[in-house]
Amino acid sequence: MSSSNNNVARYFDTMDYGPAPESDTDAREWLARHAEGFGHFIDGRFTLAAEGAHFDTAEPATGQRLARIAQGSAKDVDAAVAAARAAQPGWFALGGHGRARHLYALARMVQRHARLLAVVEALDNGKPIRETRDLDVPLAARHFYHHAGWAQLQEREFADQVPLGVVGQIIPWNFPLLMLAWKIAPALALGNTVVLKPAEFTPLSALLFAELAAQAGLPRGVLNVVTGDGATGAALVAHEGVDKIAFTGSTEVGRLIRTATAGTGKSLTLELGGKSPFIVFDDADIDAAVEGVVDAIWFNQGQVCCAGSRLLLQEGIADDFIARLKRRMQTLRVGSPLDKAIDMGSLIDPTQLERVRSLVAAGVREGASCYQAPGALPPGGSFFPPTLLKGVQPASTVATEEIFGPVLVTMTFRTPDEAVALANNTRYGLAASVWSETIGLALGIAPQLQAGVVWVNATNLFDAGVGFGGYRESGYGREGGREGCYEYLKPRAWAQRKPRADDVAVVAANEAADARNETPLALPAIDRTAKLFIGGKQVRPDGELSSSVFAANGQRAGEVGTGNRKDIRNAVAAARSASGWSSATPHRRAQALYYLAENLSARAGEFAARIASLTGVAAKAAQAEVDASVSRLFAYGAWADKYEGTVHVPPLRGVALATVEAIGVVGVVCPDEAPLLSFVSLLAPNLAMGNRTVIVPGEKHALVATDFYQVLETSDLPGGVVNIVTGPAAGLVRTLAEHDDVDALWVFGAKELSRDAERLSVGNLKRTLVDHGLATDWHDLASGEGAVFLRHATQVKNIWIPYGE
Ligand SMILES: NC(=O)c1ccc[n+]([C@@H]2O[C@H](COP(=O)([O-])OP(=O)(O)OC[C@H]3O[C@@H](n4cnc5c(N)ncnc54)[C@H](O)[C@@H]3O)[C@@H](O)[C@H]2O)c1
Ligand SMILES: O=S(=O)(O)c1ccc(CO)cc1
Repeated sequence: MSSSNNNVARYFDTMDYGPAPESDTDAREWLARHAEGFGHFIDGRFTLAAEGAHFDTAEPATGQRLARIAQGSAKDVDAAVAAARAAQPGWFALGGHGRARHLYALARMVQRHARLLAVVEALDNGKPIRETRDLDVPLAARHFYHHAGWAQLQEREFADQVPLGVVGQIIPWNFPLLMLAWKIAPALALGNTVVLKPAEFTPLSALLFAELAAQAGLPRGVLNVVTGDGATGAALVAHEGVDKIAFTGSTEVGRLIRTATAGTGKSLTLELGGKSPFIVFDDADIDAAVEGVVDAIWFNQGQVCCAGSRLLLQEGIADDFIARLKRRMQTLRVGSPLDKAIDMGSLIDPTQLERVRSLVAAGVREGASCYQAPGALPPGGSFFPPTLLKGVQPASTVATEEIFGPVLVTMTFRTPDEAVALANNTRYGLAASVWSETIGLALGIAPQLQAGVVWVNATNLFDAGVGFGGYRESGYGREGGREGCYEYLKPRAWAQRKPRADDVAVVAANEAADARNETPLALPAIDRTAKLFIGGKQVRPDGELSSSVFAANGQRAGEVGTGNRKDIRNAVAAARSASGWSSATPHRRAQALYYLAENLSARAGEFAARIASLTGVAAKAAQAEVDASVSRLFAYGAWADKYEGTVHVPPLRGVALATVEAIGVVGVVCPDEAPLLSFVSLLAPNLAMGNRTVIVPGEKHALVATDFYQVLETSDLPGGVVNIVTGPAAGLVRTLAEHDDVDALWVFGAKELSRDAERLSVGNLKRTLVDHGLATDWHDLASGEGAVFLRHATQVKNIWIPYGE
C-alpha cells in the first residue's frame, strides 16, 4: 500500500477531519484598500474622524492587527446626526413602496456579497465561518427581505403611526452583522434614518455593509456609521438630535443608557443580558437534547445573550445525560475561525478570556466540579475549551452571573414546579428551552417561564418575522415581526400632543359652557376623609394624614388620605399576591370590566356632579366624561378577549406562538385632566390584560377616584387587583419607580414626574410609559384608547414549537 493510501486509511480509523480553510483573499484585499484606516461612514461616504483619533483592532484568533478604526468624538456624532436628520424627511417621503425597493436591494446585496461578509465577520469576531456563512449572513438577508415587506405595507398596516425620526443604534460584538440587520432593517423600513455605532471590537462588517449599501443606491445620510468605544456610544445617547436609542449589550450599560435618556423624551429599547435555562425532563429525547445543549452553549463560543447556560436536569436522568454530554464534548473541535470543519473559534478578546477563566475558577472555589473537553487549543488567540460545571448551587456566582463564554452550569430538579422555580430564579428573562416528549408538559411549562422566547425541544431558533426580546432585566422592546415595527413608530395622535398647561382643559370647558349659558352643577354637600383602597378594602393611610381637595369654586370639597412609602409598599404587596388575576381567562376579565361599566353607569349622575363641582366643567361636559368612561370600560372589556397572539410560520417545520402575557404589577400615576376618564383609561387596559395595579389618582380632583371605591367594591374584582393610593404624586412616583416588585410604571402628569419615573426605574429595569408632560386628549379615541395602551400593558412571549420527525 502506498503511503498516501495509508493516510486515507488513517482517516477512516480516526474518523477525524482535516482542515478545510475558507479563502480570505477577498477580505484581505478589501482590508488592504483601507490600510490607511477607516473613517466614519457619514452622509454616504467615508469621512475622516473630526479629531483624528484612531485605534487598532485585532483578529481574535491570532491576536494580530486587523484594521485601523476611527474613534468617534462628539463632533463626529454631531455630523452623523445632522446627516441623518437632513435625510429623514426625504426618506419618509419616498413612501412605503420606495423604501421597500431599497430594503429589497439591501437584502440582495447581502446575498451577493455573502462570502465576503461571512469571511470578514469570522476574521473580525473569531467565530466559525460555518456560523457566519450559514446563520449570520442568511439571517441578516432575511431581515432585510422581511422588512422590505413591512415598508411596502406600512401605509395600510401602520396608518395611525408615524416614524420616530433619527434613531441612534448601539450594538455589541457577538453578532455584529446580524445585530446591525436587526436594528437598521425595521428602522429604515418604517421611515427613520439611522446613526449606528458598532462595537469597538468588531466594526468591520458594519463599515463594509455601509460601503456596499451606498453602492447599492441607498440615499446618503439614511444610514450613518460612527465607530468608537463606549464614549462614542455615550455621545450618541446624549445627542439632542436623536429621537430614539436602540441598544443591545450588557445590562450594566443598558442601565447607564436608561439613566442618561430619562426625561429627555427619547424612546428607548434595550436588548440585554441573559442566563437562560435549558430544562430537560426525564421523558425527553436525550440524544436530541444533548445536541441541543451543544447548540445552546457552545454556539459562538457561548457569547450569546440567549445562550442556554443553565442546564436543569430532572434527577432520574442527570447522570446518564452528563455522561453522554461529556462524550459529545470530546468530539467538539476548537480551531481557526476560517476552518470550515471546526465547531468553536476564539473568544472575542484576551480580556473576555480572562473574565471567563476567572469565573470558572470562582465556580470551582464555590464547590463546583469542572470538566473540560480534552485537546490542545490553537496558539495565539483567545481560545477557551467547552466547559461543564457540575454540583453548582443555585445562588452561586456561576449560576447567577452571565459568563458569556462556553461554560455550562448544571443543576437538578425533581418536579415540574421545581423546574419552573429554578428556571425563574434569575434576574434575567431572555430565553428558555424545554425538552420533553410529552407535549402537554412542555406547553404547560412554557407560559410559566419568565422569558421572552421559549423553545420547545429546540434551541436558538430565530426568524425576522418572530419577535425577540426579554422580560425583566433582559430589557424591553422586541426586534422582529410586527411588534418590532412598533418600536420605530409612534401614534400619529400622540405626535401632536402639546405640553400640558394647567387648567387649560377646565378653562376651555367652562368657556364653552358659558357660551351655551349652562349652569355648573351645584356642589354636593359632602365632607369626609376618603381613605386609601388596598387589597380590596378601604384603609387609613399609614401616616394618618390627609389633605383637602377643593371644588372649582374654591370651597373645600373633602379630604383625601396622604399616602406614603409604606402605603405604596402595602399596595404593591397586595397587588403581588393577587397573581391569580394574571392567569384569569380573558372572558373572566372581560366580564369584570363590563360589570365595572354597569356599576359606574348606575352612579352616572353622582359622578357627573362630582366632576362638575371639582373641575368646574359644565353639566353636559361632566356627563360626557362619565359616558366616555363607561364606554372605555366597555372597550377594554371588548379587547380583553380579542387582543391576543399570533401564530407565526417561520421557515422551519413548526410554528412560533406569539402569546400576549400580562406584565405583572403596574404602577399607574394619573393626570389631573379629565379625572374620571383619564383614571379609567389608564386602569382599564391593565385590567383587561391581566395586570394588577397600584394607581395614584390625579391629585387635584382625587375625590373622583375615591368615589370609584364604591364601584370597585360592588364589582367582582378580586381584592388586590386594583389598589388606590392618594397623595402627592412626586413622592409616590419615586417609591413606585424604585420598588423592585413593580414591573412597569405608567406616569401621566407633570414633566418632572416622567423624568423621575424613567430615571428611578433603572433598578429592576421596569418598563415605563410616560407622557413627558404632554397632555393627552382622553376623549379622542386615537389618543386615549386602544392598541397603544394594550401593547404597553403586555409583553409578547414567542413559543417555538418545531414538529415532525
Ligand atoms: N439581548 C440581546 O439581544 C443581546 C444580544 C447580544 C449581546 N447582548 C449582551 O451584550 C453583552 C456583550 O456585549 P458587549 O460586551 O459588547 O456589551 P457592552 O454593553 O459592553 O457594549 C455594547 C455596546 O455598547 C457600547 N457602549 C459601552 N458603554 C457605553 C455607554 N456608556 N454608552 C453607550 N454605549 C456604550 C459599546 O461600545 C458597544 O458598542 C452581554 O451582556 C450580552 O448578553 C445582548
Ligand atoms: O441572543 S443573541 O445573542 O442576540 C442572538 C442573536 C441571533 C442569533 C442567531 O444566530 C443568535 C443569538
